Amino acid sequence: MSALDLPGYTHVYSGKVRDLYAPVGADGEVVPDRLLLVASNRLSAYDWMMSPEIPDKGAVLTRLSLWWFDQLSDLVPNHVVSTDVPEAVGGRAVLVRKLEMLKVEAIARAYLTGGGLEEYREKGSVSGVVLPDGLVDGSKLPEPVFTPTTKAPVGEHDLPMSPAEVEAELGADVAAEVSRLTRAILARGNEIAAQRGILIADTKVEFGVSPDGSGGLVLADEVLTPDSSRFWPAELWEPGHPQPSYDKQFVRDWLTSTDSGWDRKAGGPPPELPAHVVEQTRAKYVEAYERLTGETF
Ligand SMILES: Nc1ncnc(-c2cnn(Cc3cccc(F)c3)c2)c1Cl
Repeated sequence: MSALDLPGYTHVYSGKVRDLYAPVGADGEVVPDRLLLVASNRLSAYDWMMSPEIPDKGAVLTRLSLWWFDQLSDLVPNHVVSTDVPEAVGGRAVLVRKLEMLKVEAIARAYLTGGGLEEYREKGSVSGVVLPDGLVDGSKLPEPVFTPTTKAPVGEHDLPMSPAEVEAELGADVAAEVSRLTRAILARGNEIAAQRGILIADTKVEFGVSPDGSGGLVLADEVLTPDSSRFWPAELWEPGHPQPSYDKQFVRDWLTSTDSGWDRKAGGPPPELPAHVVEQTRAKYVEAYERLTGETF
């Protein structure tokens, strides 16, 4: 995947599905306090990059994230500066304030699944929080639990952080505030989403602080999107087994069906997605956006 050549910007970094650029001033110098976050149409599933891309995925998730930033503006300030971005990435990029990012992946869980369920099955707790007995895959937790991890280097896995490790990294006061805000963001997200037929099982947010040390925590990165969170269709929720993904289930079902001819355990890359799977997946992203925001994409 090659980065775009964006006039007035220089490519900084590419993640699996997003790219980061820095604006360049008229003098050719990088503008120090701004970044351009670009959401691609790339889709990752089963830790593989799918092909082809999903049309409009980047634009839908960008608009959804911007909507959530606005919904959450009473809880926490955010890094958004402008959506006045180069035409080549119009609608799927945001100009943001460049922050000093905290070295903690701020994850909160409202429903138990994935790595949190594994830890619960081993210890009866998750991230140091003792949970009730008898919870199963998909159980709703009494209240959202903060389950932070490290920000592992590219290609390595993020590792769970104990409360003590988070305090060592952030200090006790900032650690407590990150935990409080992350849980409040997920709780607010589910208050809104549940009314619209979507359950947000868990989410990862990122906080930063101003480089000059002024002000407090700023919500950065993306927020409450199907890429940073597990979205489940509420009407299919049934604890006791893995829940269907709101947005990725068509891809998963096709890849694990005989139609794809793919053997995930063999270790090779998945085949190209057929057009109908691409179209159905695009439709789910648009549906999630329109249900949550009440706006037409
Ligand atoms: N406001 C900010 N200030 C400083 N750094 C960041 C920052 C760095 N990395 N990321 C994650 C990421 C976002 C998009 C595309 C990627 F490739 C990676 C976010 C932000 Cl959002």
